[in-house]
Amino acid sequence: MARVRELTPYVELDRDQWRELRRSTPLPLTSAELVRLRGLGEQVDLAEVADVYLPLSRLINLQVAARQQLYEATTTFLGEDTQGTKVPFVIGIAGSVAVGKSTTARILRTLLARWPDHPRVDLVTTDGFLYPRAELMRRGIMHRKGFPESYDRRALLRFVTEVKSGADEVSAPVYSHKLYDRLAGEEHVVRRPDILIVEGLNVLQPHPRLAVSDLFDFSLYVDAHTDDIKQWYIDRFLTLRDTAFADPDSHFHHFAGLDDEEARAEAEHLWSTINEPNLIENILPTRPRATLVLRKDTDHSINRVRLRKL
Ligand SMILES: Nc1ncnc2c1ncn2[C@@H]1O[C@H](COP(=O)(O)OP(=O)(O)O)[C@@H](O)[C@H]1O
Ligand SMILES: CC(C)(COP(=O)(O)O)[C@@H](O)C(=O)NCCC(=O)O
Repeated sequence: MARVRELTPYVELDRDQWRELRRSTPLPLTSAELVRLRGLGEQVDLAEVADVYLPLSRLINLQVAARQQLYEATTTFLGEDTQGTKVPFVIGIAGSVAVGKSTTARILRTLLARWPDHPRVDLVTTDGFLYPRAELMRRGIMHRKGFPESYDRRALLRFVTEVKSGADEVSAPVYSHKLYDRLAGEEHVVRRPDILIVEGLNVLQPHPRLAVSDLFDFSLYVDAHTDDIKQWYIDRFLTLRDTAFADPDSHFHHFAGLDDEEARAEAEHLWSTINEPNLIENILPTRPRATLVLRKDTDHSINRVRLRKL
């Protein structure tokens, strides 16, 4: 008896199938540039940029043009004269702590900015929208950093709405990992980008009212096995102990003197009490909503891609 094919909005592709979809998109990046974009512990090389990120850059380039036409359909319907007005295309990037979202976001930003039709690409991380430390303390949720309730959701929604509405300048608050707090007096000003990338743990969270994810034109989920991400988190913690934490101004300076065993135990504790529960309870459940899922293997390489076609 013929098997009934299950209906699904997704298409699963392995790296070889996905690589073909690059077509003739040129590689506009050198290895020296890539090294500067790569975060702590990340392994991505130029072959992965060519195989994985160039097809993605091509897909998004096609969708930017299509999305603009869709906006024009609505303005035509409304009888508005918005000839030539471009609406920024907004991309959300979600995934666990330590999965490598920031590296993905920086590579994508660089590649997208090299297309002549959308050279202005800006990138904002949602850590700036975490409530300041004093407010987290007041609410008694310092140990819930990165959970949905630790963010000023409405400020983030307002920020993206203003950017999409074509405001000349919109400011985002800036976070410091060193201080473990929002940087007072600093802001990131976004000036009419063609594309805005919003990267953060919980950007794909739905909400009974409007959520920031409702304003995304494309979304990406960076995925890996939880055990692998845990290992990457611990390895990174050990590297940070010898680098960033060595700075006496670092919030984590007291970890700088830990030996390997103590540091590993501390990282495991942070992982199992904060980052893993957040991944399981809040982040993973948003994965089905992403337009594209990039799946990483234990060695960090991306070998499978899932695209939402419908
Ligand atoms: N305590 C820390 N001190 C300095 N940098 C940090 C610290 N924790 C994380 N980072 C850096 O912040 C960036 C974001 O980290 P994270 O939120 O875990 O997301 P991801 O690893 O998915 O990019 C990474 O480049 C990481 O190296
Ligand atoms: C700052 C973060 C919440 C990530 O913020 P994002 O930009 O993803 O919204 C996270 O990197 C973090 O510091 N979590 C706290 C727990 C820990 O230190 O591992």
